[in-house]
Parts: sequence; structure tokens; C-alpha cells
Amino acid sequence: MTTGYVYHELFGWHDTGTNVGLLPADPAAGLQPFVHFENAETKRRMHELIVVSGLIDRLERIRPVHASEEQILRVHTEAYLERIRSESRLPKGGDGGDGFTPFGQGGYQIATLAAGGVIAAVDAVVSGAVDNAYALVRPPGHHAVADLGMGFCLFSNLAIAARHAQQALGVERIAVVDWDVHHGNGTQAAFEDDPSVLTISLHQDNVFPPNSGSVEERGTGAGHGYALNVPLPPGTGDYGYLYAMDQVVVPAIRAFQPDLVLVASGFDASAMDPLARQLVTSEGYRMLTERLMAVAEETCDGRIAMSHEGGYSPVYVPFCGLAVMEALAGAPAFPDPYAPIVTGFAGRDLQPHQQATVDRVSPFVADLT
Ligand SMILES: O=C(CCC1CCCC1)NO
Ligand SMILES: [Zn+2]
Repeated sequence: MTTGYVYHELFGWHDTGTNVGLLPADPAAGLQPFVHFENAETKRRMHELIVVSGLIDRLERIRPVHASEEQILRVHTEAYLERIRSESRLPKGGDGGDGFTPFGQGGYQIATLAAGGVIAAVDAVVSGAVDNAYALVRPPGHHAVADLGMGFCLFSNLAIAARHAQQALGVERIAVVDWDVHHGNGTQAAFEDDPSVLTISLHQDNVFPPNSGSVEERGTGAGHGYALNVPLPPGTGDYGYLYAMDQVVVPAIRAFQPDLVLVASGFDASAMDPLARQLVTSEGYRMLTERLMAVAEETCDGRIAMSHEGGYSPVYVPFCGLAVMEALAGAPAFPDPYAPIVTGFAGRDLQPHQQATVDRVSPFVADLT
């Protein structure tokens, strides 16, 4: 198995400041300055574990290039692109627009490199240079919509790469799986009315964005039925996610018969994440990846490209990310030293209320053609 890998040191220079990701420092309110939740550490530590574990020697390194304006404008508006580019020229940078998504001077260039990194991964997979690929990019993208950056996301990296695959590479049908713990609203919106792209989001129910990602959100117009949402209850662990994968994701991909599978790969559903309350372990992420690889092999010669999204535990994201990369590369598992801790959290098994949520969505698979 040949696995492509995108990472660039510049992703670590995306400056999200010290407003703790959500709340600016405010002594009167008792708010102390601290590093933003979406900071370089988790991604840099994941990269370093990939190197130190030796997995790097089994990967094909792919160089990211900056996404062009034309590529970005397939998803975003001209006005939005121009605003980000102009704020990026300011000494203190700017914000995607929701006040939670700061960037420093030069942030536009880093964000175009992130989108370009996912494009490079897709190019390598579609050309057959590699069987599958992982783009460890920053800033993330799955919340960004056409004219607004939000939820730490500036450009919709994966959606931009999907449109590139269709319009530049001739790929027709694309299945997107989003296992970041937050709803992939931006990716869903980009393809809302388009039946050529199936979007499937597994997320913790209503954690972010607010009132987003309900079971009833299924796409609009010609795209109705081509968006699936599984809003899992808090406390869902490995086998709840696996049940969603087996009952919804795999059957939907099998019915949709894509030419390419893309994954919005966040690790904030992990048992040690500060921004959500799920219980997925590194072993859970490995199993999810293996299931996806099997149905991708069955439908589109195993073509999978993954785009890094959220994940905020500096100690556990590295081991979750390594497990996914090992599965993609068919490499042996590097032991997860946190396994005794996280499996001790209980809640790993499928629970009836989690099963009930998934069972509300699985009938929608029959509507896919
Ligand atoms: O990881 C993320 C960012 C979520 C935060 C954005 C503001 C509050 C929660 N999205 O996938
Ligand atoms: Zn997230």
C-alpha cells in the first residue's frame, strides 16, 4: 500500500493568538491569556510522532502548493477571498468572520497552502501515484462557508479539493465522510444541492455549530438525499461510531458508488479532547479507517484522501492520527500508551440511545442511487 503524506512547517506558523480559541483575555472577567485551542502543537506533535515512530519511512512525502485564486473561487466568493487577503496584510492579521477564527499577518498564504495541500493529496491519489493519502494541514476547513470563515476554519480545504477533482481531474462522484466531532456544515453547504457529492457527517449532537447537523438535514433540490447527518449523543465511544460506520457510512458509499472517497479527519471525538465529550480511542480511529478502506477498495480502487480538521488534545491527537496513518499505510500498530487510561473510561460499547440515533438515519441509505 502506498500512502501519500502532506505536511509543511508553515502550517505551524498559522498564528491564532492567545484568545483561548473562544474567549479573549479579560482580567475583569478572570480570563487569563492562553494559547488558542486551535494551535500548532497538536499538529506538530502528530507529525513528530509519525517521524519518531518510523512510519514516515513508509510514506510518500507530497509537497503542498498554494491553492490558486481560481481553485478557491470554486467554493468561496471573490469578496470573501479578497477580505481575507487584505486582512492578512495587516500586522495583526484578521479573522475569518465569526470572531473565533483569528489569523496573523500572512495568514492568507498559509490558508492557501492548507487548501493546496489537500489538492496535492487528491492529485496524487487520483493520478495513482499513491493508493491513499493524508494531508496534515492547518488551518482546518470543514466549517468555512462560501462567504464566511468560522469555527477556526478559513477556506473549505476539502470542498476546494473536491471541486478540483471534478473540474480539473474529471472525477464525477465523490463521497465525503466527516468524522470530526463537530458538524461538517461548510462541506455540506458547498454541495447542498449537488447529487454528485455525497456528504456524511458523524458528529456529537448539536455541539457546534449550534442547531446544525440534525438528522433532518438531507440536502436540497437535486441534492436532497445526498447529505446524511448522524448526530451522536455525548459519550459515544468506539463501538457507537463503528455502528454508525457499519449501518450508515459503508452502506451509503456502497449504494452511491463514488469514484473517490474524501475524509474530513478531525480527532476531537477522542476520549481526551477538551472541546467535546466523545470517547473514541486510537483503536476506534484505526477500525473506522479500516472499514472505510474496505468499502473504498470495493467501490473506487481504494482511492481515499484525508484532510486534517480539528482535534485539541496535544497528548492524544498524535496517537489517534498515527493509528489512522498506520491503517492507511498497512503498517503495524505502534502501541498507544494511553490505551489503559482511555479504555478505562468505560462507555466504549454501543449503547441503546446511540443505536437509536443511528437507526433513524440508516433508512435514508435506500434513497441513494
Ligand atoms: O474543531 C472545531 C472547532 C470547534 C469550536 C469552534 C468554536 C467552538 C467550538 N471544528 O471542527
Ligand atoms: Zn472539530
